[in-house]
Amino acid sequence: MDQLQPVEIEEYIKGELLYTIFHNDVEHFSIAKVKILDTNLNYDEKEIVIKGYFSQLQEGTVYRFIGQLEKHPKYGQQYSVISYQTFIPDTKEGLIAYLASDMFYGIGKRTAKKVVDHLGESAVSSILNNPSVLDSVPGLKKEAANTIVKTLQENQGFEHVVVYLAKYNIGLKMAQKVYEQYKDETIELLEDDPYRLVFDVEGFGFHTADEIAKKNGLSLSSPNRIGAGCIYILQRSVQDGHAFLPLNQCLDEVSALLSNQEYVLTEDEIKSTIEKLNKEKNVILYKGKVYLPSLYYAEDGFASSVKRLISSQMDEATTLADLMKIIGKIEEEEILSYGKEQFAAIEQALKSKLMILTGGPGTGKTTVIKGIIKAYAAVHNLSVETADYEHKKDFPFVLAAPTGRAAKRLNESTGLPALTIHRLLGWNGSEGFEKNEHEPLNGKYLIIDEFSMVDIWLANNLFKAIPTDMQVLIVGDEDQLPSVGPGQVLTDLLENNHIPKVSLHEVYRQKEGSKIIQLAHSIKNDTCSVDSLTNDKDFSFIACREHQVVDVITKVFEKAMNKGLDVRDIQVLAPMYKSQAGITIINNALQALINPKGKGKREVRHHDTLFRIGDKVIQLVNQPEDHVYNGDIGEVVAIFRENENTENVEQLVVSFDEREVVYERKDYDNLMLAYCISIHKSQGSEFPIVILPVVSTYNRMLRKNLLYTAITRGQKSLIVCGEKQAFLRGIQTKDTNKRYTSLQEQLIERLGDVQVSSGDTVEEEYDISPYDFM
Ligand SMILES: Nc1ncnc2c1ncn2[C@@H]1O[C@H](COP(=O)(O)OP(=O)(O)OP(=O)(O)O)[C@@H](O)[C@H]1O
Repeated sequence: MDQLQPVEIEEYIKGELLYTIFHNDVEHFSIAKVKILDTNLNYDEKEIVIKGYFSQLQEGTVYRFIGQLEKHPKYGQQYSVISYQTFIPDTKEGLIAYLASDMFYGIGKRTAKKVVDHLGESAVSSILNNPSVLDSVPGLKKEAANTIVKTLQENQGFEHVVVYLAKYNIGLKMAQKVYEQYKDETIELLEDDPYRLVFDVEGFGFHTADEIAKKNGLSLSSPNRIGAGCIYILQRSVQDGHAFLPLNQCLDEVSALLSNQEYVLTEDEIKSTIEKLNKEKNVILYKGKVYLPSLYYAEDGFASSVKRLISSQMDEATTLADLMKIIGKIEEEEILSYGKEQFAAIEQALKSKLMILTGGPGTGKTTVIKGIIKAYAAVHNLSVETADYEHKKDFPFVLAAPTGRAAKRLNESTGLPALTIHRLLGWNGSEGFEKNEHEPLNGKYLIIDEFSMVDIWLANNLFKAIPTDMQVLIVGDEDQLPSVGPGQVLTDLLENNHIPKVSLHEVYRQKEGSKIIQLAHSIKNDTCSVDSLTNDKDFSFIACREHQVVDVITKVFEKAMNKGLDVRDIQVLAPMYKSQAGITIINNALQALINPKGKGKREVRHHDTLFRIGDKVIQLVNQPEDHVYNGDIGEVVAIFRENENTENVEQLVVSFDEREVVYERKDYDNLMLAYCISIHKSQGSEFPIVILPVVSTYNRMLRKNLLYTAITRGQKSLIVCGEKQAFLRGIQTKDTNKRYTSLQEQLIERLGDVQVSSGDTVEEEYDISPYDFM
């Protein structure tokens, strides 16, 4: 017997808008109180709070809202609106009252009656279909007719778009974006060429455009469809870190996306569309590679900046003898003796416009950075005390890193001011960067740490803003995970022979007996075996299965709490969110243990997450206006109810170090519990104690660079829990997902004939010690 399909009945509320509780002009997000006139919901109250993205809501107007009931833990039922329409009265009296309402400026009852008497109960749809019907209304002034048409179009235009897109499961927020772009032409455009939205509206997906096109009977072979398919395939490749796709791969992927059993797209059709897109500058086709323009120009711009920097003239070089003396003096002050590689790094940095310093943990990168700063200051007769500079901008050393925590670490280890790269460049969100080639950075010596995290877009913007007379030191570890964004800038730079680089290999921290460092280097050098996993004072491996991971981690925390340790010093890192040993489950278990529900302890629920005062949380996106960036970790310090602040909205306050940031409900998506965070999010940060679960369920994710990144986050102690075999398999698995980038070629093209002004790349052995000159 055939099963009966459930019939979906659309739930609605017809109601009069009483008053707006909150409205955000930028996002068009509103919360309002509505008097219910009619509904098919199982809801007995006479009024309800609605929320959603609206262009404009008029008090006193009746709307028909479609959405769903949500239960707010404190405020009870609220209606989250997916789509809405002004309710146009269907009686003559109602219609007259509607047209005579405040919404229609200057239209009184008499004029409204004239219109309704002449055009009948369907007056509104008649006017919207053909505004000239108003010309036939006896005695209606032109000005009044214009007001009626304009008001109806303004209100109904957006609502039509909302209703139209809701059929394709597109919510109010995207509908707003689409409407802002095309206004009254939106529906026409959606019906004639929905693929244009893939180009014009950020975040509008190809599949939605395809669905709209199919419903409207548009041809599967239209060039617009093929073009949008190409853009979609390139956008998808960027998410995998590629800067371009080889033409053949692009053809294959577009064909697989667009062809089906009835319709097969030929290679020539796709190729000629790509050529057309290239002519229109919607993609760049260059030497058999297909790029999104922003990536082509980022690689091109970055390579040009590198050439500009390294081919510019250096100041008169200091003699080796003078440098030896200077470094010798620094060694005395620092009470250490630089190793050969370290010495070479300081010397090379001083005589290079651009140099790369690489090395694993504990090889002395920070020690060398401090040495370079002191030596540069001595050679140029400068002070390294910020207090000696009246204007902050005159301070000669500029230090930056890709994340807030990495910048903080750089500041703590050098004692000098350090910023995030975004902050250094004055990023204002949609307006872009304040600093650029026309408004360059101030300072003489720039140091960028954790460069492996910098993607090609940011690298281009950063290098554009570097003035030609500035010297630059790039610091990084190429074995860490690559940048989240596209490109592999550090790896590509290291491949180029014209760019001076020094790699530190000797491990100094190991001498202090650190097992974490030993383990890191054995992974880096592919010598790690089961013997490397024996317990030591700063390392332990707790064997357990996937279903025991949460239990083991909670036990470790319990023990730490009993010992009086600060649990904020312990960070759990895991590779994935789902699974019995995933981030979500670990977070919930640790929240229940460390920060349980308590009498009077406020909490708010957001989807499946409960945020409670005292919770450790992580910021998931850059929010430059509040100086809080992706990966910053903070603590929920307050939760305010609607009636407790002047904005009349619920607020959650998070403290990030000394800075407090206020979040409203629409921003809660930017936060997540952070007792356990992903290894990707931990890049650039270090924590006193790291707990790392590794089980075979993570297999898909377990790679050498991922595990290397995770274990090098631990400063004092590392606890790995799980399966040794899964760990060993993981560190033997190299990341074979090759990123397509053409930066190396771009650099060779430009630097092939460049005379690097500093001299050669350092590769020779240094047998001289500073003491030879003292
Ligand atoms: N030449 C040296 N002589 C003695 N000790 C050194 C020397 N170089 C570095 N060290 C010591 O080794 C330890 C690690 O050095 P440093 O912090 O500079 O390394 P790093 O590469 O920046 O490490 P990480 O990447 O883990 O932060 C420090 O305690 C430092 O004082």
